[in-house]
Amino acid sequence: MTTNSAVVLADAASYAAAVEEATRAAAAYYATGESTLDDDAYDRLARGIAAYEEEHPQEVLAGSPTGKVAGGTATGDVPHTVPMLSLDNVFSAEQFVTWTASVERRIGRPVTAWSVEPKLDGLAVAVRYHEGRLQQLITRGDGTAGEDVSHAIGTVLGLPERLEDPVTLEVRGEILMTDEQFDAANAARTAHGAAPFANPRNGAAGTLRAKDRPYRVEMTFFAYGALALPGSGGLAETLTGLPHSEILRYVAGLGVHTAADTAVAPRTAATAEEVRAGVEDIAAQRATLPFGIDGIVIKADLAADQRDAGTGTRAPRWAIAYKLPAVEKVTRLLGVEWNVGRTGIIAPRAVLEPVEIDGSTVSYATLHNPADITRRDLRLGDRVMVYKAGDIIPRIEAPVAHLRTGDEKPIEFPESCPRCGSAIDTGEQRWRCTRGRDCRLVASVSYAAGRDQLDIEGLGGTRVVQLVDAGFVTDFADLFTLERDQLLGLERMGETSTDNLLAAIETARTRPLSRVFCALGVRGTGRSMSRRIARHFATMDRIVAADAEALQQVDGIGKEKAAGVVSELAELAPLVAKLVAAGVNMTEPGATPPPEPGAVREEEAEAGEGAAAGGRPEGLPLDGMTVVVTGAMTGALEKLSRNEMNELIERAGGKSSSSVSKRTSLLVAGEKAGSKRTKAEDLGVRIAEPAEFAEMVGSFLG
Ligand SMILES: NC(=O)c1ccc[n+]([C@@H]2O[C@H](COP(=O)([O-])OP(=O)(O)OC[C@H]3O[C@@H](n4cnc5c(N)ncnc54)[C@H](O)[C@@H]3O)[C@@H](O)[C@H]2O)c1
Ligand SMILES: [Zn+2]
Repeated sequence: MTTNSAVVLADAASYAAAVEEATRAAAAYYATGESTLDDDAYDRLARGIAAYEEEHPQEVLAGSPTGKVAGGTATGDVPHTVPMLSLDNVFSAEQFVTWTASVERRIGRPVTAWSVEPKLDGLAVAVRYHEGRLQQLITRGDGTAGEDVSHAIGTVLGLPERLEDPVTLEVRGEILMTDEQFDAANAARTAHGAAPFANPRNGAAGTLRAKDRPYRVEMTFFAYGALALPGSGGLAETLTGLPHSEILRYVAGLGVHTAADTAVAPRTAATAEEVRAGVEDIAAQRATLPFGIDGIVIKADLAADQRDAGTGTRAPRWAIAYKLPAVEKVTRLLGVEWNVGRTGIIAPRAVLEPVEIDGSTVSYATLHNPADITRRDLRLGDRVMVYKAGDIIPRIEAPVAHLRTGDEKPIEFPESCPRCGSAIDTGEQRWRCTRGRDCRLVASVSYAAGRDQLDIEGLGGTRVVQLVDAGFVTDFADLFTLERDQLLGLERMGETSTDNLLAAIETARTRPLSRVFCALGVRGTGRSMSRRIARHFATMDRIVAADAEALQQVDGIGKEKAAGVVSELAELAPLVAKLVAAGVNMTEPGATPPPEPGAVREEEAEAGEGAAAGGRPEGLPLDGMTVVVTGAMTGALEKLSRNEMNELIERAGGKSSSSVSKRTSLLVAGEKAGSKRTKAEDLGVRIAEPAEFAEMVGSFLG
């Protein structure tokens, strides 16, 4: 678990630097929530500091955060009647077992009952009620004295101004922002030109201290304790004697909010087994809770057990925080992709600098809709707080605005549908391609007709839109059964253009299998992969019949991709059948199919030892060669696109590649060849001019 690793400090200088950095971060964290470190980074630093101090006890600096509430950085001038402490941590079931054993050793008997409750991820506050009236709100501060933040009264849900009973007591608990309150807070802030909060905890920290803001931001209080104050009278004795669980019930009865009404309500457990079940249940709920938790707090429930366990300077000995792995990390927003869904919804997706969160690498995050980007004032290059828990889709909480450098760039929104090029309906929060469900159809037909696929001249984007809108085409196989009259009926389609288009479609019927296969648009099978597949299997029948294992015989297809291709092809079976029925070519010229498993094919038996492994006939001019093309082609090759050059190379038995390396056998270098030529020269790779190459592959050119 990453949460458990520490920064390794090699010497006194790096120790001192670490203390300084941690102190600076903690001061910012507790004051405004604007630390430069995420919690995971801070915790690793703090653990590194503690480890160094353990090894070098005589070098401990006075300013060290170790063993201090709030790392020693928070202050206050309102004394606490009873110290307001932090909690010690465990990170695993084993550490927890060790901890319980130490508590039970200390008290000399088994703990009677445990309370298992969520560790709410906000800020601790003490709330003083006098004769039932809410009087004062105080932060934890350094544990002995906190800051008066009573100005926040009225903005915190869960803290009634008046209790059900006119009692005098101090309620302790956590102030946080729910996800909903966090979103509302950031909307209010950005609307007022203020930078958004990076995450709900920072939002709560910043808001609790802020005065005189032109907007109101709401937070929520959860009580997890109560104690007597001077003037509590008989209540004092009751509160010191009640089990923790009863105290929670009591304050809830007074009208103060607790976690009792949430999916992670506090529970009591009598056995280690029950504690574990409670921990697991709360951890499992984490991803779907409407507020943040960063662990589970386990407390000895009975007052007598607590008293006997005692209290340390930083934390009580009768309670522990079972920390869950960090689910938030700071990383960089590199870009925004715009994807079009099945119904034409155009959804932005954040491309992130990959970051490890909760055991997985996160490279993308959801952004919902364009308004969401604007509302949260996200910019390219921003450092962002990314949240990922359980199976949920990672999301960006907000930019970490105080880490901006000024080099961040605005995010550009698309002006037309990124898939089919049609107009975008921006009337709703979620943008939509005006073609709706037909968007995919327009895009897939345009793709199939494209130069590197079926190469149907005269069938550009607007023509495809016309055909789709007229209902003549529901997939690209329908192109092959278009009638002359249908085309003539379309706007701006004269006799000549109609006949030209029909002729182009006729030609498309005879394209090699590699082109037809590519036109299907199977994910991960672009031009060169399609050529490899077509050459390997030679016929569409064989491709369609291939299982994942057979597909993996093709260069560049791994297990995962093979499975994807198989399942997509299964879905495409009706389209393939339609193409076959329309008389579209389904074979790859010059390719011979692989041998059936177990069978020795005749030609191979005849050819004997020398037969190429893939069943490829011998004696092709580029056999075994890897060829790269660069620069402008001339002479016989002038008209060929790069894709057509690559097809030519593969027809002639070679392998096409786009980059020059030691493995390159030949570079075809045309005019204006640049860095590839230089590299080939450096590596001593053979170089051929277009004319020379045309001669080498002469018979395959036609
Ligand atoms: N990012 C930074 O720069 C930075 C700096 C300093 C501290 N931190 C983070 O703060 C944490 C340490 O801070 P800490 O000492 O304030 O507290 P803590 O979060 O480790 O645990 C103690 C606190 O838990 C809270 N709590 C929540 N639910 C509770 C419950 N049911 N019962 C009792 N207490 C409950 C209380 O506020 C209590 O004070 C670390 O995890 C660290 O990552 C981050
Ligand atoms: Zn579209």
